[in-house]
Amino acid sequence: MLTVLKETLSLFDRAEKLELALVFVIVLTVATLEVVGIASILPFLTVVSNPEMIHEQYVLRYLWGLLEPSDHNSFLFTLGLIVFGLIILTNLFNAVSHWLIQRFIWLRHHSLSTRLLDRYIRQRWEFFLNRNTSELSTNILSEVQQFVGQFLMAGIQLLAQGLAGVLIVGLLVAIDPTLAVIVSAVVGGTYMLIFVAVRATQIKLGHIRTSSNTARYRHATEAMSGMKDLKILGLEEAFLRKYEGPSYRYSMAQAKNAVIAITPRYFLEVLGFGAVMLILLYELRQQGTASNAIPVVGVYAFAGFRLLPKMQQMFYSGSSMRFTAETLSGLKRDLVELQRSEEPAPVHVSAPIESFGLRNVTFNYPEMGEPTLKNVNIEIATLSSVALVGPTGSGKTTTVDLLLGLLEPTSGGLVLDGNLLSASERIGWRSHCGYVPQQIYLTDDTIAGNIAFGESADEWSMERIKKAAQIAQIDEFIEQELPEGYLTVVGERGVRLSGGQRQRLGIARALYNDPEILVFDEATSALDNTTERAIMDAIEQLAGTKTLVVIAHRLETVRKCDIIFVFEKGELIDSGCWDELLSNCDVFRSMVSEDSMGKGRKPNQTATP
Ligand SMILES: Nc1ncnc2c1ncn2[C@@H]1O[C@H](COP(=O)(O)OP(=O)(O)OP(=O)(O)O)[C@@H](O)[C@H]1O
Repeated sequence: MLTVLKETLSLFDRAEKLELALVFVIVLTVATLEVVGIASILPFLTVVSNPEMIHEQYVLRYLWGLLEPSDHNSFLFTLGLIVFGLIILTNLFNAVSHWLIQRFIWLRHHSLSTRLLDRYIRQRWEFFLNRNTSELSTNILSEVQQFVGQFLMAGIQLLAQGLAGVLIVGLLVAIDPTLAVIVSAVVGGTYMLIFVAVRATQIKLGHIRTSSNTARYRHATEAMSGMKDLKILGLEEAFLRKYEGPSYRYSMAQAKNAVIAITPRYFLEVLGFGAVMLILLYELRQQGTASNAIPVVGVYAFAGFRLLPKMQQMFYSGSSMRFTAETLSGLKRDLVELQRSEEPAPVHVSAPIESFGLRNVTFNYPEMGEPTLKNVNIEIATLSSVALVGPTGSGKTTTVDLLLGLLEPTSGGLVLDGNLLSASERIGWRSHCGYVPQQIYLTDDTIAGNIAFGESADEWSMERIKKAAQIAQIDEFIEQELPEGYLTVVGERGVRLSGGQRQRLGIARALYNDPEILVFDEATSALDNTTERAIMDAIEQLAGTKTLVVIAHRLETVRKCDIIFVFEKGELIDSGCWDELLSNCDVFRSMVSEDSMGKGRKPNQTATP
């Protein structure tokens, strides 16, 4: 229990811990008020059933002296008003505490999910190579909700009900210790027995809930993002079946847990009724007359009326916490432990004056035995255009990711004008780089918003957007063919763009921040030859104004590059201009001859350039 509390507190910052303390104080006040409310019934019922007791009992005698009533009835009326007032106050505090608890819970939903997203996006690039991205989304959107809505809420309820329960039992002990001990032992014992009996089942159900929740999110995401392949291959049924399994297990786990959590209520209602009967008989025997027995039985009945739902709620809360306990460990792992693997804060570095590149770089992907890159040395002169070529899997993309400062070399490093960059400088270096991937990711936003990626309408510069579009040679299309020009919505719900148009938009996006270095990672490989040529023309226009780094499968597209680096099996085996390599490098020569025989060629498609 203490570990759970410690782990939960580790997720909160100082202000949140203070807020939780305030919630605790309010909960304690409500519990105390509730017990005072219950206790106040005793003198009231005593006066109703046996007015003589006013002058015999100390509390009643004191109250009589304090209130100085004219007769018994007005004393009874005043007592009634006090009890009534206490009940109103208790309920008022209950409402306030409800608001404070709900506010605390849902603001934690906000802060924890935001912090989790923050934690994820600050991880090193290697982190994203190993984790399933739909699992990360599930954690942010669903697991945090389960944690606050079920685990945390249940924890606070358990505390609130537990405190009130302990105080009520304390009151009953003060009235009649033997009876209180018997009743608490029977009722509490029943709950404890059931709680222990269902432990293993609930832990198992909780595990099923977590794993099936992640799986159903993953299958839904995969179906939506691979819709084209799914349709063409006719995989509707197969995907549906994949989703159905975890979805069914998730729902059944929820249903079974809900039933387990509510089951003791049925026992306890029967038990509660039996207990009141027993108390009545016991008190009748003890007190002799019904009028003497009524006050105690009344308090017990009222206390039971308050206590039994609390016991049930405590059981329910305990069950919920157990069922969703895995969300706590998952969140702690990602929120607290991932802090250590965050990227360092960027440190600004100036753009290279002469050159940048890799020095003696060896790189191992995590958990891969063999290094992917072995002792690579690359120097790229500023404003030159270079290409990385080589068979598939030879290490071109890995090299580019190292050049972009995304991956951290296992040994060796990124060099800028001859100086080795530190980890923080490597992050700062990225601001000089623009990147155009093979698949351009379009957000559900306007053309302008997609070019000024990440900036909102009041931040972006239309002048820079238009300039970037012009260099990428897509300005005419945007202005003349799109219904609302730069403000036309593209992406999921917007205008569809051809492959070539998407790539140009990607180039415009990369150009928007006016980086000194532009990297094209197979940016034209998915296009037909005509479109590819047109895009390559646009890229070549940039030669001499930007440093260009191009990965291309079709060698013809990089013929004009100043230097071509040839990779094979993770090693840089040669470099030089097209003609030099053609006469000196066997591997390059055979690649060129394969290329010209059409192996790397694709049929002409009808995409718009
Ligand atoms: N995330 C990863 N985890 C482990 N190994 C990886 C990962 N990404 C790439 N590799 C391995 O590293 C090697 C080089 O891959 P890389 O993508 O750099 O090659 P490439 O030359 O760009 O290939 P292609 O032309 O097919 O894109 C390959 O053997 C690949 O299997």
